[in-house]
Amino acid sequence: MTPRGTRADEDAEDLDVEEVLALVNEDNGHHTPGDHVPAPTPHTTGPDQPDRHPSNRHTPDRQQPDQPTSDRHGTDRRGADRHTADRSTSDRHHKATPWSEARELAARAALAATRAAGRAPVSVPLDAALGLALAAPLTALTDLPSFDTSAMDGWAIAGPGPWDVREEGVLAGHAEAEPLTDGEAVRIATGARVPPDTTAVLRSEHGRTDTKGQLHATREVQPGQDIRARGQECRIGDHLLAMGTLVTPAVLGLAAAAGYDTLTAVPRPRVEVLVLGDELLTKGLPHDGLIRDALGPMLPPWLRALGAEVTAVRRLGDDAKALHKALTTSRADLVVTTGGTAAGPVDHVHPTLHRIGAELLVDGVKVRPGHPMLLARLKEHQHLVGLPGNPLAAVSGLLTLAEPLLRTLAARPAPEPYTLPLKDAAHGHPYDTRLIPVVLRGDHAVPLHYHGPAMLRGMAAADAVAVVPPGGVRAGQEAELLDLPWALAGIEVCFT
Ligand SMILES: Nc1nc2c(c(=O)[nH]1)N[C@H]1C(S)=C(S)[C@@H](COP(=O)(O)OP(=O)(O)OC[C@H]3O[C@@H](n4cnc5c(N)ncnc54)[C@H](O)[C@@H]3O)O[C@H]1N2
Ligand code: MOO
Repeated sequence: MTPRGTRADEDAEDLDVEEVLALVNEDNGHHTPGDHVPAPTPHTTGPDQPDRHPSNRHTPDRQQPDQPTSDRHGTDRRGADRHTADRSTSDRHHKATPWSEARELAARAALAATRAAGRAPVSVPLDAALGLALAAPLTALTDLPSFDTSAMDGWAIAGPGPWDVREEGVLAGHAEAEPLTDGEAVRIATGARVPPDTTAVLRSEHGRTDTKGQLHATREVQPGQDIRARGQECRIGDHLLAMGTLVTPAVLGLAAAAGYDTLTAVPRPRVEVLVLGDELLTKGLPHDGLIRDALGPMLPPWLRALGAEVTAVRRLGDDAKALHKALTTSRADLVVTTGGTAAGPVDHVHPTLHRIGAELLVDGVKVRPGHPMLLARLKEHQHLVGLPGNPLAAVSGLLTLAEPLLRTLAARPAPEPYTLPLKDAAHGHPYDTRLIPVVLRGDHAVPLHYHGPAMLRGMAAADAVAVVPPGGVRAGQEAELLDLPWALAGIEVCFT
């Protein structure tokens, strides 16, 4: 946690947005997410609010309270990205990794872990396979259809009409019928096996029976019409889907139709969540300096949506010993910690990583919010993502480090990058990438307010996150967007 008064250099933008929030609340809170919030006269200026201070736009030399001098002058001092965990805070600022590079490093770390551990494919019942990647190609175990079948309700007919209609009623379901002879017809239902020697199916709306009971076609019937021939979709052994295909509801349907009970899939990466902080309550109202844990409820479903199996969520308080024990005994593929990433007196993540000899692959990212996030290799095939405690900063860490890492471990395809014009300007940080929640409206993305590092109000209303490069994005200008996992797929699809 952050002891009161120890962080004189806290990101000024946070205070600024909090002030706006206070003003809006006085205004009875009638603002929708896209609304413009009345501007207060802040005593501080933050990098995401320069619209209130137009002269501050694109002023890279302006002093930022949390920017080290080297960053301000754009010096790339990343150097080697592997190092142990005992560096000072200011050193960390210098070594912060650019945002896109951090994402690539996370994906590469997962690839290396996968190669090292040779994650064995698993056999998974269909009802547990949604969201997994196929670890083997899907080949047809049967012809599809597996017999000649009627595509319509009507009559199976043989030869030219008129036809004598068999008395035996309607063919439906799986019953096997006697072969038809020329000039003969039998009532048939959609999906029923057509009798041998059927030449076509005549739809019920295209046939009439005369007074003698003979069937006549009211329009021309082509041979083979409305018969789905055996093997029309595939033959036994045909390659249906490639290895690596994401198991969607449609894939489940196809697999079942093609005769599968289980699928061979890449196992979900196992993730353990360690929530740090003595100040956190798990129920009730905040009181006496204690606050509700927002990350414990948010992270497990989000991680599951990213393809993970969450094996445990443990609340460790600010206890270095407990953290040490948790890290040295965990059997997860990925440990996600929340809080404790900064250099405060009770921030135990770095010292503990140092103590256990973990290798820091990313130690700070040039992104706002969330810049103290980190990625460490605990063992050859085990990683740790340290999410900052501020809730939106934690989301930023999820999108930046956890998403590419889990996606790669789960062998899921990378989402196609896309851009949309922003409806309103989004003000960039002078040197870092900024992630801003947006809603998608028509062919525009509308930036949301309440995106201070400690706030989830904007994110909770968002469909996606806009990637705002240093310097910002003008109204109407395109920005890269990252979809939130539930925005396109829907809650049911992505969280089961
Ligand atoms: N001297 C410095 N102080 C800080 C820096 C810095 O560079 N130098 N960076 C600031 C930034 S940016 C962030 S982000 C935070 C990161 O802090 P930690 O990861 O160490 O997290 P904590 O200090 O434990 O908590 C920060 C904040 O978040 C609240 N929190 C923590 N966990 C939860 C949770 N599960 N649910 C809701 N809220 C949570 C916590 O109470 C604090 O308010 O550090 C800045 N400081
Ligand atoms: O304030 Mo911190 O930018 O990473 O949330």
